Amino acid sequence: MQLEFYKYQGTGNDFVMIDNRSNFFPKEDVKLIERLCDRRFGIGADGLILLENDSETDFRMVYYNSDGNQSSMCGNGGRCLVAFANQLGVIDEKTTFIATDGLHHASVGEDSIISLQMIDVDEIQQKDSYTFLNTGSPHHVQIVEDLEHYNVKDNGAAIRYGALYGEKGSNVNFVKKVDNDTFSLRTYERGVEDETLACGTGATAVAIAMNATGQTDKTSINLNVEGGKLIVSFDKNGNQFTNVFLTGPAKFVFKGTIEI
Ligand SMILES: N[C@@H](CCC[C@H](N)C(=O)O)C(=O)O
Repeated sequence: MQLEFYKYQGTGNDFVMIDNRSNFFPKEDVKLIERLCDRRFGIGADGLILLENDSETDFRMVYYNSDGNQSSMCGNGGRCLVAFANQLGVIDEKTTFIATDGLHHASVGEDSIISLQMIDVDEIQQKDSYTFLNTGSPHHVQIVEDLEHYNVKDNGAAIRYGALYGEKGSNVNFVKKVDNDTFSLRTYERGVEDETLACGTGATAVAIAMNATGQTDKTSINLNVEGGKLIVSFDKNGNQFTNVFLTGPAKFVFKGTIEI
């Protein structure tokens, strides 16, 4: 069977997109999804996303990591799916869709800039050397020396598989403060089991964590990721973060068919 796919990337976090409104895709086939995401034996991507019909919103997002398993929210994937829905003519400039962590509002701007509302955050664990919070996916956030030369893969894996997070694990973000408005980060992603060029829920977690721990008093924060630049903005009331928006480019790369 020939499978039609679209490839998108958001600041270098890349995804295979499939229009599954007719419900044809074998959703439980972990090996197939892993092969489609494989950079040598398949299309190559950090994850795969199905766009499905939903009776109450514009569409449903179903997200899989490149290991073939369905997972929690993907911020960059959500932004890319909004661009895909716009390309398919499913939505115009504004949308509301459903994902695993609930409803998301989003808008399509000029030059493929997509702004996506993320979940509210009110539980933040602050420890001496790190912060942990859930922005739709779980994130460990840690400031490190010499981020440019930091071994993200080995240190990220040690934390992801270590005693702190048990079997479920966590995504792991290493951070450097550039100035009061800007932070750089590199992320080890659970389910990819490697560093990716960007992580949207990770960038969101870093922005909120940096504000919550007093590294900045800003509520609109620039994030330098390996694949480009993102902006995270929010309203803050005590330890409650609402109206959280993740904004950045989401670009169509190519479409094709693959034998499955
Ligand atoms: N790349 C994503 C995060 C995807 C989910 C993550 N790998 C997990 O399983 O927790 C993003 O942009 O947020």
